[in-house]
Amino acid sequence: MPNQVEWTPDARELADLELLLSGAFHPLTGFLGAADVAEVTARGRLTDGTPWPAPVTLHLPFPVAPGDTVRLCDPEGAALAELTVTEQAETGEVAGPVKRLGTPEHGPFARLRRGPAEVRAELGDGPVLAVTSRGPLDDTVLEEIKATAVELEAATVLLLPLIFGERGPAVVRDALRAADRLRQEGAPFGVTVVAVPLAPREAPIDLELREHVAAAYGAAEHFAAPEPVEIPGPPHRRGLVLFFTGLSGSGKSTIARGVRDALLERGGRTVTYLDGDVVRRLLSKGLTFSKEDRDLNIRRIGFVAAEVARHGGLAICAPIAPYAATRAEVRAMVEEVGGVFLLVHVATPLEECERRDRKGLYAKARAGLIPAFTGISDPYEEPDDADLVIDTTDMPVEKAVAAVMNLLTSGGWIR
Ligand SMILES: Nc1ncnc2c1ncn2[C@@H]1O[C@H](COP(=O)(O)OS(=O)(=O)O)[C@@H](OP(=O)(O)O)[C@H]1O
Ligand SMILES: Nc1ncnc2c1ncn2[C@@H]1O[C@H](COP(=O)(O)OP(=O)(O)O)[C@@H](O)[C@H]1O
Repeated sequence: MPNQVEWTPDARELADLELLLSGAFHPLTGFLGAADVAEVTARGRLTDGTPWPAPVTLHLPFPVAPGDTVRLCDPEGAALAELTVTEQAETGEVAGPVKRLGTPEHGPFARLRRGPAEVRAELGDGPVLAVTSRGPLDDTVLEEIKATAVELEAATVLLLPLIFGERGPAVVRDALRAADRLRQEGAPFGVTVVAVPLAPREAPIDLELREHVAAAYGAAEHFAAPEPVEIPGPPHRRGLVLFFTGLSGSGKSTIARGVRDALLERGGRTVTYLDGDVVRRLLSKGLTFSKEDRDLNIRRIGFVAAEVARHGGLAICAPIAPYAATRAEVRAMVEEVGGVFLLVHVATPLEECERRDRKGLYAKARAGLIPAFTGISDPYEEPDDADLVIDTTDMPVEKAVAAVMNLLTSGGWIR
């Protein structure tokens, strides 16, 4: 009996899924299998010879078999599509056709994210100039667009703001403003704006994919607006997550509190301290110390910290966070919103933590009274990506705090 399971793909996969379903990735109708991925990567073609620039894949962290169906849901749990599995690679990537189940409503500008068939039917006759953009359409670019449209004798200029990630809404707003301007200036062509959730790829592939999407929307010609100029804010205004990891009793909370106090004394940045105990009492109340629950605990902390960073704040977290993959997830969450993630490994050895045994937990764990205790009967994966490593064995607290403050100052994260 084939199985049916549910899965929420990540943001990039959801964007690809929407384009597969809408027909914007024509001729693709599903996620690619290993043979197609190999051919696309090596030669820019599918195995049947059709030109296609980029692998479009879906990772599932659990095994499925050919014939199984996977119900793909958005982050809010609404069913978007059904994938019928044709194969799964050893690394987890699944291939197979997708069938629409619901209209995508997650993410901004759902109303403007219309598919090629609907848009083409509305455009009528005459050449279409499609303009894809990932940043503002300034005066110079608008003049270029107008000139190209006039030369093409375009009936329509189709502005396709490519929305993905944090910058998406601003890109759509820019396209809407550009459309208003063109209309007000009495341009000799119609202007339509359609938002397209196309996740960026490396430079040449991104451009080729944009060409394909423009063609799917019926464009006779495609104009790729120049890439936005990145002007990151000054480091002391960027969102930052200071994440301590280490064994129980290693000194995480003591150093984290010291750093928080030092930052508050200095002023200049708002600080959110996600105290481990408070997290376990409120945010993660009821969670155990199983691997699943520890991971969930860390993801929750990461989610809140990333929200703080999104708004330019500084978050300090100090959980054990024993698993490298979960710490990496938090790093990715923070970086995705434009924040900086700094990992401090409080690497005080187990012997010293156990000697301190502030809460008497190690003694209990040794006596078998606390199962799955980190370092005794549960794993701790040492980070190999720490920005700072501190062994507090023979170190006064002030010195440990100073080392972290030094890290923050040297990167310009605080002034
Ligand atoms: N089984 C087991 N393993 C490890 N730790 C345990 C366990 N049971 C309770 N405690 C107490 O919980 C604190 C660790 O919680 P965390 O939320 O930081 O852990 S984790 O990141 O979710 O692994 C930890 O506190 P700290 O000493 O502040 O690290 C312990 O006091
Ligand atoms: N340099 C140091 N940094 C942090 N803690 C230290 C240091 N030297 C000794 N300690 C002591 O080690 C213990 C660490 O406990 P705690 O900060 O609660 O660790 P954790 O949060 O990692 O479980 C405290 O009793 C603290 O006084």
